[in-house]
Amino acid sequence: MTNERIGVLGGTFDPIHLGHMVVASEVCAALALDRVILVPAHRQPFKDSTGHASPAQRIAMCRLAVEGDDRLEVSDVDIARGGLTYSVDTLTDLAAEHPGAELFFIAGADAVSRLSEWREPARLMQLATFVGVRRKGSPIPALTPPHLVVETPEVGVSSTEVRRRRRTGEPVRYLVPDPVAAYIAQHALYLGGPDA
Ligand SMILES: Nc1ncnc2c1ncn2[C@@H]1O[C@H](COP(=O)(O)OP(=O)(O)OP(=O)(O)O)[C@@H](O)[C@H]1O
Ligand SMILES: O=C(O)c1ccc[n+]([C@@H]2O[C@H](COP(=O)([O-])O)[C@@H](O)[C@H]2O)c1
Repeated sequence: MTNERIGVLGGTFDPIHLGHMVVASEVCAALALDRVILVPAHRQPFKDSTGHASPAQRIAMCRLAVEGDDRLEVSDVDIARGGLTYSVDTLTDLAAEHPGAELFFIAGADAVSRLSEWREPARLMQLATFVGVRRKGSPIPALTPPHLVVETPEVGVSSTEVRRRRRTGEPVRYLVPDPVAAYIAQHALYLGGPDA
């Protein structure tokens, strides 16, 4: 049993970018969390991710991004489970892995606004405190206590924008961590194909 306070940042991370890094770091500090676990989804139920990076490539980029920051780590629970990723399963698995820990599920305004459509929202809210963060272009809905909104610097980067830049040949440097930019270049990711 531990009294650890653990943040959980679920996402598609296709690819991970500086918006994710700032949110993880800022919420970690603001809520005095012991660590934040990034959890790449196998397949997000609301997204069609065919044609982008593979689950193995997305988790590899997350691992590169957290290297050197002891507060951040990456879990493969969702990718290892496979299928569609429901956060109720993510949190159940992480609670079993970290008995006694208090979990905080971190989500951007766009994700929070659709929370009522997620699988088993009531149970979800019992498994973790939800932490909403603002995101450019998305108003943040009110979260009922004990769920929280944490103010962080707004970083106007999205994975969609990173992928768009790759298709048009614009730079992604400084929008993603340097080792992630190198990985994207080395694996020739996001150069063509569909996007939403
Ligand atoms: N720039 C950002 N500022 C705040 N929150 C963010 C930002 N980018 C992503 N998030 C949040 O991080 C989580 C994971 O995001 P995700 O991996 O889907 O990235 P994304 O940039 O939204 O991707 P895409 O553009 O492909 O939809 C979500 O809760 C999302 O709201
Ligand atoms: O549990 C659900 O029903 C559910 C529905 C949509 C999204 N989620 C989770 O929300 C997190 C952020 O999603 P996204 O679209 O920003 O990648 C990610 O961990 C998803 O698995 C979860």
